[in-house]
Amino acid sequence: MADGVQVGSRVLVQFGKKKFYTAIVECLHSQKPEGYDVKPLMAVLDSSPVVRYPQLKLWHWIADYYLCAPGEVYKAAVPTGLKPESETYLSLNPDYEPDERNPFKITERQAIVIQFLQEKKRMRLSELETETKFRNVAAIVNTLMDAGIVEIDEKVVERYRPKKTTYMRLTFPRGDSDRLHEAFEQVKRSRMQETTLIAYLDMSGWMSPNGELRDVERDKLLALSGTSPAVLRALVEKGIMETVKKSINRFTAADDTEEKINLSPLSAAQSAALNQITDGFRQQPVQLLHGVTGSGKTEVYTHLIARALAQGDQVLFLVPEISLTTQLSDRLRKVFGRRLLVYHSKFSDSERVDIWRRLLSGNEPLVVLGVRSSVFLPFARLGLVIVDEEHESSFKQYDPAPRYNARDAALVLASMHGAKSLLGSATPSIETYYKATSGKYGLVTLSERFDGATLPDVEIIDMKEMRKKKEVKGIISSPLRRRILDTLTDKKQAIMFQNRRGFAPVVVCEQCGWSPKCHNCDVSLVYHKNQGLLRCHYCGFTQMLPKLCPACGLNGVRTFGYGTERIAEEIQAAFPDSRVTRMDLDTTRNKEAYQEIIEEFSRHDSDILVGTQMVTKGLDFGDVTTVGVLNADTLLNFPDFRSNERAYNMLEQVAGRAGRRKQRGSVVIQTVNPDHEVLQYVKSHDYATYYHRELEDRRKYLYPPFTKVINIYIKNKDAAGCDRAAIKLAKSMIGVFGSRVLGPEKPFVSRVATYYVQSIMLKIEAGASMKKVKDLLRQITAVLSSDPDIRTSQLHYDVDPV
Ligand SMILES: Nc1ncnc2c1ncn2[C@@H]1O[C@H](COP(=O)(O)OP(=O)(O)OP(=O)(O)O)[C@@H](O)[C@H]1O
Ligand SMILES: [Zn+2]
Repeated sequence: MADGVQVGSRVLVQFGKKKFYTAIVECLHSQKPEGYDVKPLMAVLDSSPVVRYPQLKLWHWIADYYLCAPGEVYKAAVPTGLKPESETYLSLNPDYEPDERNPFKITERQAIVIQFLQEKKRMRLSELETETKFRNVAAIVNTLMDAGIVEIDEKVVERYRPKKTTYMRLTFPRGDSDRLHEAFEQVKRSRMQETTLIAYLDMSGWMSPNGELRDVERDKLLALSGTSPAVLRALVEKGIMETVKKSINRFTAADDTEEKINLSPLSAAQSAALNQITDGFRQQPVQLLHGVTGSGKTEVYTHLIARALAQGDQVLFLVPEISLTTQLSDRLRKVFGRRLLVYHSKFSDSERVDIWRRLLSGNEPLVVLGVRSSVFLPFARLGLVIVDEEHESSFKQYDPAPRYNARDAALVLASMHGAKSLLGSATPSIETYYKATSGKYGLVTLSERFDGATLPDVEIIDMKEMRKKKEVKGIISSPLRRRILDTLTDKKQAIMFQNRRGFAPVVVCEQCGWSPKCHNCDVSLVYHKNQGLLRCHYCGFTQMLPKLCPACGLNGVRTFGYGTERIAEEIQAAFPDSRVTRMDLDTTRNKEAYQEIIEEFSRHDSDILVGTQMVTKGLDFGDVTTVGVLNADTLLNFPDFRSNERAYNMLEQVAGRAGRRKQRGSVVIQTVNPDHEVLQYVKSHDYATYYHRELEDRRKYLYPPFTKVINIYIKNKDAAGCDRAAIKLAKSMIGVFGSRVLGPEKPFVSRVATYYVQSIMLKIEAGASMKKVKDLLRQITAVLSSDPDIRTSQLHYDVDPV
């Protein structure tokens, strides 16, 4: 195989008796590895690489920086469709029809595999191996996958089928002028057939022998030659033409539509910002655009993207949430048409493979709009990276490894390509703003909203006062109720934010105090009324809401507290004539659901949108004049150094959804802590004061940006083993790092999915060599690895936790 093996191509390797995995060739060398047996390759799956060199470099950076295995990065980076494994389910592509004229010739072994799949519909690769007894069944399957005959079966994801289009072509090669002559003889008596033949010759490029010969789409041929399908059939019957079905990539489908770049003109402030950014790029490859909510950052990005594309560059546009890709892709598609690709996890695997292959196949200028996993795509000439809402914690992957921050990985990727990066936010993260004000990044500010809109008025409601005065019904205070009423009377829209999904987060028996807990986690179950279920938000465990208390047997089980489901219900009851929509994890299980909710609300087919943090981010609805925060307190009291930052970001962002056009918006925040400093900053939209206060606290208590934090988690099914392992590890760490080590301690949720958890925090002064720190950490765990408590525990690192 030596000739066929290339860096970046996939190979198949067998582990154990029945398991095979796809791997990527990283380098070619002739040093025999020491310490383990070398396995032979079973097959080389690609004749050209599926991974570009800079991707491998990025994977290594991520593995190294976030302290995980390169294989974990590979797993996250490459779509499943490119990684056949023994556990993968396969099925026949239902569009596949055996066809003699199919250029793909089927071997006997391939036919056997196809037959099995025809019978069984759906099989694991390992089952196929057992049944067929072919040693190289994976390689055979791979050739069938390449030919589009077999595909990975995903019951869980909605299906995407590549579109099939019918093309026409002549049955003989271009050089054969005798045959062409004969063909004209054959059609002499039918004008329509003759016209069609001539139209074909023209459209296919047949007449310019040095140019490319193209198959012609059947529909286009029909349209342009003005003939009927019967005429085409006659040509096929005479053996002059033949049809070919090609599954065309969804994106090349629109290939013929002309380019349309229509940019909105920028306001004076926006143009100044744009110039400052492009000038800034000359000194400093990373720029921060700090623009208040509704200042039109997206328009500035759009202009920058257009410039990059015009230079022939590719662009990565990262956003934190799928809900944002929905709205932005509409806006960007109008400008960039087919140059826009969208990439996220709610796409099926074949759609993701499509995009991957499109990027792999060339280096045309494109803009990829996506969530964090799009940093892994095979960009060829990346010229610009934009990270919108750069402060968002959802850029950080929490579980499983790689626990990477896509914002930071994107910056590294950009620098590997020599590309420029723009971070944008109305509420920049403390770390980013610190870098921007200390010269590491350029800083550009947009301090006004577009088109004279003003920042909304914020009213803070003291719920204790309100309750005393009996001004609260359910969870809605009178001032909030009045605001919503005014909004509805004005025919405007409102957004209600509650950072909790489900119906009621607290379930208790009034008779005996019993409260349902998750069997696998140390958390209470949340009541979801729609399904009548109690649900764990950590591991997904569910049980029915018991009618009688399982502890005392009495009829005392009651539900308390408010999740989005209950709030939507209460709002609907309070405003019976309004149309209420809910957007949270429960109502957006698939891609269509997001789109439907956002489009419905955009069209003003709904008046009030109730949702979790999903509704706080970057969405732009022109008719929203009112935003209500039903309970700010869960945000304000979080036992964590980022508590204030998170609360400020969320509140300022959700407030920013109000009044984005002519009419001034208003925001009502309900709380029992009306004097909380964060609420004061939000009220005055005062980022600067918030930032300086927060930065001083971070300096005083040694938190980022003045230190680098690594959290180490120890997990074990046995509580005592977990404690012992944590203590041993902490001791060894203290021996090396001294007082930089905090803990071990039980995290907020100390048992998750049947594992007990302990955590240790390591804080390293900014500027110290993190490489050395990580080497020391690896050494410590290597020394401890023979200890039984450590060995039975899982350790994982969370570098730069958010
Ligand atoms: N130059 C422009 N021409 C036309 N419309 C504009 C222009 N700039 C901004 N807008 C409009 O103003 C609204 C707000 O702009 P945009 O959504 O880009 O704000 P943003 O800065 O991204 O806000 P946020 O941080 O809240 O997401 C949008 O509807 C946008 O289309
Ligand atoms: Zn659980």
